[in-house]
Amino acid sequence: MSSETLIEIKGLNFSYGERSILKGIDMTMLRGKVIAIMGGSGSGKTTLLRLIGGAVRPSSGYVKVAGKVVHELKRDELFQMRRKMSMLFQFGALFTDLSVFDNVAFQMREHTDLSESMIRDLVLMKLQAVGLRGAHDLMPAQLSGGMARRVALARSIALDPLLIMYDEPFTGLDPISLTVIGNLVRRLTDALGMTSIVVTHDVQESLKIVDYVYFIAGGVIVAHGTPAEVRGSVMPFVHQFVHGEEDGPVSFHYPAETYASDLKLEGGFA
Ligand SMILES: Nc1ncnc2c1ncn2[C@@H]1O[C@H](COP(=O)(O)OP(=O)(O)OP(=O)(O)O)[C@@H](O)[C@H]1O
Repeated sequence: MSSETLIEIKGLNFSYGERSILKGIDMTMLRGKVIAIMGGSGSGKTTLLRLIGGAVRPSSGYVKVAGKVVHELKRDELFQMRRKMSMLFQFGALFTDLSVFDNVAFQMREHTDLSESMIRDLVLMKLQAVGLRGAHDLMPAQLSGGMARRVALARSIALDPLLIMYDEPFTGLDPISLTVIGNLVRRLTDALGMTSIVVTHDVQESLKIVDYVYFIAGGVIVAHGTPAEVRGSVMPFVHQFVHGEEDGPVSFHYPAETYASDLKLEGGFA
């Protein structure tokens, strides 16, 4: 089971209008694994998650999830597949007017016919898994940032997904909460036999918990490997990331006109 492929991506191309974002991406992600996707700002990481979730269509190539080509699914099939995927954004966006309990129960009530007593048991189980069973009566405003992130995590596993995609799960957390969230991602993936994809800039934290890393730059995969391979890599790009250097193959600057021409210093003054 654990060496089964959950996601297969082949020759994936994607453009926003004329602007090519992903250029021939190939990836294989196995069940039960935690995979990190790293790359500079604007390199197309979030776009890749949206392609996996079927929110946008590739220009060519495909994403297969559990053996099915996502962009070929009919509307109701896509809907069903999305139920098996969870997408967790930076701030988790809890419903502010619902308690912790009701936030986690929300999708169970929406999408299943489970009785309230069954839902209660399941919600408490999910909250127990993130260490917050005791906080079930609190409102989101009463939670710390790290706790809110854990409730969002409990909510994202409410329907026992096959896949969770985390977009920048570590952003804005203090070092302790960051380790807590990282360890939870690992433990939940193992305990529930899910696959987790983590888009992150936090190299050090993610190398501690992931099985495999892909680096994206300029719309292509420029490096990939296990955390040990990544740490030992002498590739300038990987080195820049692992050692947090500001400039290198990944440029600090968004492509721009020369400064001089932007400031109209070229070609004389009118
Ligand atoms: N709806 C859109 N229409 C046009 N261009 C878009 C749209 N969404 C994103 N882009 C562009 O596509 C590129 C890739 O964006 P994406 O959000 O996938 O990058 P990212 O790697 O997740 O970046 P970051 O790490 O900064 O979040 C960016 O240059 C962005 O400006």
